[in-house]
Amino acid sequence: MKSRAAVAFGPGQPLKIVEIDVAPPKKGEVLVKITHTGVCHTDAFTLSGDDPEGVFPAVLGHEGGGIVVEVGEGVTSLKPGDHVIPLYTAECGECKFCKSGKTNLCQAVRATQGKGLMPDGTTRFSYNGEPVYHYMGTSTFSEYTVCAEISLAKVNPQAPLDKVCLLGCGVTTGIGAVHNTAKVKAGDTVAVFGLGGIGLAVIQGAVQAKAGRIIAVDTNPEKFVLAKEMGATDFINPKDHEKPIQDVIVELTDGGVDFSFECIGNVNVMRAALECCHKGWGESIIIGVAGAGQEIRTRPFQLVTGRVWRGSAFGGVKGRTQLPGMVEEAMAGKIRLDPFITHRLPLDQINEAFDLMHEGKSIRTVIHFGDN
Ligand SMILES: NC(=O)c1ccc[n+]([C@@H]2O[C@H](COP(=O)([O-])OP(=O)(O)OC[C@H]3O[C@@H](n4cnc5c(N)ncnc54)[C@H](O)[C@@H]3O)[C@@H](O)[C@H]2O)c1
Ligand SMILES: [Zn+2]
Ligand SMILES: [Zn+2]
Repeated sequence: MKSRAAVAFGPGQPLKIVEIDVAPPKKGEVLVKITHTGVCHTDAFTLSGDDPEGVFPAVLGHEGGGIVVEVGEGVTSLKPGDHVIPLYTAECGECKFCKSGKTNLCQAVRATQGKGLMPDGTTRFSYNGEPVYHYMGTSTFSEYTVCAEISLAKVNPQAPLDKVCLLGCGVTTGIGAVHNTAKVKAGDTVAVFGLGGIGLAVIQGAVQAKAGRIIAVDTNPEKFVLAKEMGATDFINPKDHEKPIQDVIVELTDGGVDFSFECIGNVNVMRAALECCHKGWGESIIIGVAGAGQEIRTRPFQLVTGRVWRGSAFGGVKGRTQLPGMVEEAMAGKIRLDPFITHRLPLDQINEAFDLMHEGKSIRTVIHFGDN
């Protein structure tokens, strides 16, 4: 079938809106009509060419919501009409990782997903007869996409897809990192580096966890407005200080924070985020994705003296079992999605969403495929 899609033909180039061909779903696969998708920094990262897994041409996008159109052979958990959120972290329930109960990093489709292919090693997308690759197992920048059954979370059909699509990445990643990875407790002091969609979601999670002080750090002071609205208590622009930012925060907090979160993807900030943690117990969670080949560094003494470095992918959330509950929380007002949506644009204008992100003007732009 034909589908309108924003295709990334090569690194560093704007997306091109074209009509691609989408082949029917094969065994264990599902055809989904995407109604809305967010644009995340990770899409921009891959488009830039810095992502070692980036393959072109590809249909990017991983923060979507849609409706099942057709299911392939053997698909039992979904049927046409079901509302779904595509998952870039699948949940098969059967691999070593799923069975461990210790991680959300299901490996069932990981190898092919990283190559831009469906689990059988082929692609369902083509343009003028040439293959177009998938992305993160989701490819939500196409009106019709094909996902593995285990890469789809079935959600309440009453949920507004134009909002809960954000639970497909940013909001879940931030809130999940607070509860599942860090396990922030009431009264804890938290520092959040980077106040984009991810950082704001971390703030929201910290508020839910009843953190005491929530220190918001960004080089763009315009980001403090929403951070404050979300519940941050202190605001620091590193540009206002001569001293390393970790020293500023250690002084401000009588020895350091209980938890810090790096939501930028900058390895120097990752170091600062670790070193602003309290001696003996402070933990720093890396969420930001750094460029290919970059490395983190600190003096080992920082860890010897009790600080902990961790990372978090998709907030440690198991998509098929936990995301439906988070959708319910959003419907009940326990997770706020509206503040994240600063812009709405039709697919034709998706490149503007990237511009707004790079200019620091947006938190999330939600792209729509239909009229609204
Ligand atoms: N681990 C995961 O599962 C996961 C999921 C989604 C996104 N990410 C990553 O999280 C990061 C954030 O994503 P986003 O969509 O919120 O991005 P974003 O671009 O909207 O936000 C980044 C923020 O960091 C600020 N910033 C940049 N440099 C800074 C510095 N040196 N000091 C302080 N602030 C600085 C920017 O002003 C901006 O407000 C990206 O690296 C993205 O790839 C990771
Ligand atoms: Zn993302
Ligand atoms: Zn698995």
